[in-house]
Amino acid sequence: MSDSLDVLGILLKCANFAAVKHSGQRRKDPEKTPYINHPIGVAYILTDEGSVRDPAVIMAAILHDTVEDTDTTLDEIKKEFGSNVANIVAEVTDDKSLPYDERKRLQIVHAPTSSKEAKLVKLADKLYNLRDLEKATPEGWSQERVKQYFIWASKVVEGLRGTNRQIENSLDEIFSRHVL
Ligand SMILES: Nc1nc2c(ncn2[C@@H]2O[C@H](COP(=O)(O)OP(=O)(O)O)[C@@H](OP(=O)(O)OP(=O)(O)O)[C@H]2O)c(=O)[nH]1
Repeated sequence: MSDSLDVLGILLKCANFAAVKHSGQRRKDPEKTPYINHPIGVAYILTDEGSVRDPAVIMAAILHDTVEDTDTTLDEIKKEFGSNVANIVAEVTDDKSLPYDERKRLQIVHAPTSSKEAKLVKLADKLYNLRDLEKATPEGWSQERVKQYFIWASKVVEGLRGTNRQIENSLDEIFSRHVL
């Protein structure tokens, strides 16, 4: 009982931390959905569709964009949530100081050698974003950019395979509609 309460407590600490850090940020959809919907949704894909039960993976999913997109540092994540979670977050964090094309290229290169935990977060992140892309075109994106995102995401996912059959099957369904 106390173990499960500890897990609940730490997951809510993560959710609260991410909500505070992402407050004011919005997704790029026409409704300008609050950004926090994304990390919570990624974590929910992992538990609900992927049957993932490793608390460190769920915590990293909730926190996965805090370092990339807010003032959060990896040291802060380590201090608040431990080095295991911080290491997963580090693996899924793009270096925003690099040019766009290089960041996107590195995701393809790094995918196959990522840890299983990071691969899980990446798979769920891609599934969430691709589902969003099927629902609406992000503000300012051309149809060509949308098309290129599907193709690029399929290349990243190639390097993440053999990690979670359910999530990979859902991704493949999407790719079958958009990637030849
Ligand atoms: N599809 C979609 N994406 C949105 C939306 N709002 C925000 N995003 C975010 O935009 C990013 C994709 O846009 P890009 O222009 O390719 O990436 P960038 O943020 O790295 O510049 C994703 O970030 P990311 O977490 O870095 O993912 P990834 O592109 O690295 O996989 C995604 O989470 C939306 O309404 N729909």
